[in-house]
Amino acid sequence: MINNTEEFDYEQLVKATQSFSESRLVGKGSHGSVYKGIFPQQNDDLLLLAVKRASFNVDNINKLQNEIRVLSSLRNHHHDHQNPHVVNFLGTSHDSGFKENKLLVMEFMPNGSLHDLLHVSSAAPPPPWKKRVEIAVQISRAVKFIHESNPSVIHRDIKSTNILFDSDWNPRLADFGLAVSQPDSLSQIQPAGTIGYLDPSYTSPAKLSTKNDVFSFGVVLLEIISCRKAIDVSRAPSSIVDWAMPLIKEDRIVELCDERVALPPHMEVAVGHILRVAARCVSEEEENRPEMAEIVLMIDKYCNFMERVRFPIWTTLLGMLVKKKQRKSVKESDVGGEISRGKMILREILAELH
Ligand SMILES: Nc1ncnc2c1ncn2[C@@H]1O[C@H](COP(=O)(O)OP(=O)(O)OP(=O)(O)O)[C@@H](O)[C@H]1O
Repeated sequence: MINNTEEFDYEQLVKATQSFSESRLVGKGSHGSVYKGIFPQQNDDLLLLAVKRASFNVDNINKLQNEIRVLSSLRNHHHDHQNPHVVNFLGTSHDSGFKENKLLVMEFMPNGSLHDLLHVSSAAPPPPWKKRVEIAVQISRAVKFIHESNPSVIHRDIKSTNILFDSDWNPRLADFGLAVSQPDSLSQIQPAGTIGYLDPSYTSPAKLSTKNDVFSFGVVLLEIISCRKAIDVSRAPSSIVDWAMPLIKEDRIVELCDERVALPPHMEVAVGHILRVAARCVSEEEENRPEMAEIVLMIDKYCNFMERVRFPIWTTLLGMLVKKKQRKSVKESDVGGEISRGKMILREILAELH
């Protein structure tokens, strides 16, 4: 065991992936390939692994080492009672002395990526609005978690292909190949990321900050709600940000929503709110973008509030009105009191949000 993670025997991983066979290849990334590994455990259960191997060149091997270092530092800050919505790091291959034999072992995510869910029609039916809000909340928590870890981690490649679903269909932030943790010699790290998600103001090493991730997260929020790709050359404007910003400013919320799934009227306020948060995240000026902690508060609190208030207050009201009819003895002021309590909570929360 190293840093609470397991060291896997290299030969066992070779066996688990059938010698990195094509049939076990899950996908190829810019610096390596991921294979599905089937690993027998002592209790006869089978553990499904995702085993990442660098493509053979020094640069790619260094990127994999970096990913291992970052994931292992995050794992040390991960409290068991919380799900940080970061891909579960399980360990590495035992150090054989050959750098190129270094493997990254993660929990296997069997349900594909957010990109597949949104854009590949054969993958699954388009997600309902409640699920989209949940994904937004959970990923915002993941990004806050990495930013607030010690050392703080900046992901630099937040995008829908790097958000994977676990066996319970919970989203997890993955692919820390470009991630930077704060004690790194920041001045030497050249800007990197993916076009469409990349913060336009991140133009030099000195501009590296958590706000770069906030921008990319804002693009993902727009993508979740609209189901438009970050860049779609078949449309004008091709950039999701350029398309969405004027519509959000004019409050044309319904036009921004994925039309394949009808937006229930009770979700309109929550979705409009998420879109306004997204607009702040993709502001051109970095200082206008909120920090992730604020974003989590804004999305989480508001969306929880919608869940809590929509039912309790109105069901209470309904219940009271029914009782009133039955007993004809409920005083008007009781119902009025309940309504004004509901209005007061709503006012308090809205005041905090604006
Ligand atoms: N833990 C995992 N479980 C299942 N599949 C995974 C896991 N991690 C990565 N993958 C899949 O493996 C493939 C390669 O992933 P990787 O993170 O190396 O690169 P990428 O995100 O596709 O590309 P890039 O590195 O260019 O951003 C992708 O299809 C990804 O969805």
